[in-house]
Amino acid sequence: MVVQRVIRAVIMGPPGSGKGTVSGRISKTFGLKHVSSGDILRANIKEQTELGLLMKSCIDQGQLVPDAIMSRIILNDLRRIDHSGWLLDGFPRTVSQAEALDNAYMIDTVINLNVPFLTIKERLTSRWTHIASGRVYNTDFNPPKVTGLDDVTGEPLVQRDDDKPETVTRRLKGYETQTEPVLEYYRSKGVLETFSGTETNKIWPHVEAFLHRKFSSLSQRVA
Ligand SMILES: Nc1nc2c(ncn2[C@@H]2O[C@H](COP(=O)(O)OP(=O)(O)O)[C@@H](O)[C@H]2O)c(=O)[nH]1
Ligand SMILES: Nc1ncnc2c1ncn2[C@@H]1O[C@H](COP(=O)(O)OP(=O)(O)O)[C@@H](O)[C@H]1O
Repeated sequence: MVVQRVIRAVIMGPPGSGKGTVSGRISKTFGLKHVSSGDILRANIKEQTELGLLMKSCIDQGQLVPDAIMSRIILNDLRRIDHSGWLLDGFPRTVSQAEALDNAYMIDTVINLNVPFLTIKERLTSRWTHIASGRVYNTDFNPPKVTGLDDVTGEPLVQRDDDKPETVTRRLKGYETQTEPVLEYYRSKGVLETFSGTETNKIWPHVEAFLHRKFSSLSQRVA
């Protein structure tokens, strides 16, 4: 008997590499629950929770939220949904976060989107976000049906404060120093799968084919 086993995956890549966009496609195609650290933090800011108020200036300046806080939020969230498979987007972003995750769960695969920084800078200045759902649009790539409004709810879209050019530069620098070591961490564990390119629509078929193979091999192993 082939038993569908719970899949635990991580998606990585610099800010603006298309993690949110690809995660949406993965959760639709493979049924994994999309857990986005950025969406969780922005929901806290929108609802003006104590955590949201504390973290807002950190995020607006393009700096990382402290490891201990971030790890606690995400691990609490995962504990609640652990009966279903999940895809983590935006976490872990430091080696310390990766170790905290490793102490709690075994990760099946890490998808790494390798997109040049120049491509990213162009994209982020035209990113529009529906904060409540985390849906993202882009004035060239996937514009909303009605300019400035979310396709599903009709609510207004906003430009994130941290998508300003100078903040994007700071986030990319932070990615190089703090997050690239996490790629090495997962590479040495043999779970890193890198997809390179400048267009999500060209990268996606490779990610999809890889995950189909991964899902069937993991299901067979428990058969
Ligand atoms: N021009 C262009 N924009 C893209 C492409 N893929 C994603 N985007 C847009 O680029 C921005 C960043 O993508 P997002 O999925 O939010 O990246 P994340 O920051 O890694 O989660 C969003 O506005 C997307 O709509 C692409 O292939 N071409
Ligand atoms: N794992 C994390 N550790 C620390 N800070 C985080 C983490 N995830 C998100 N943040 C904070 O939230 C901001 C936005 O994150 P995110 O939405 O994932 O950005 P992007 O999708 O553009 O990479 C980050 O710049 C950082 O300040």
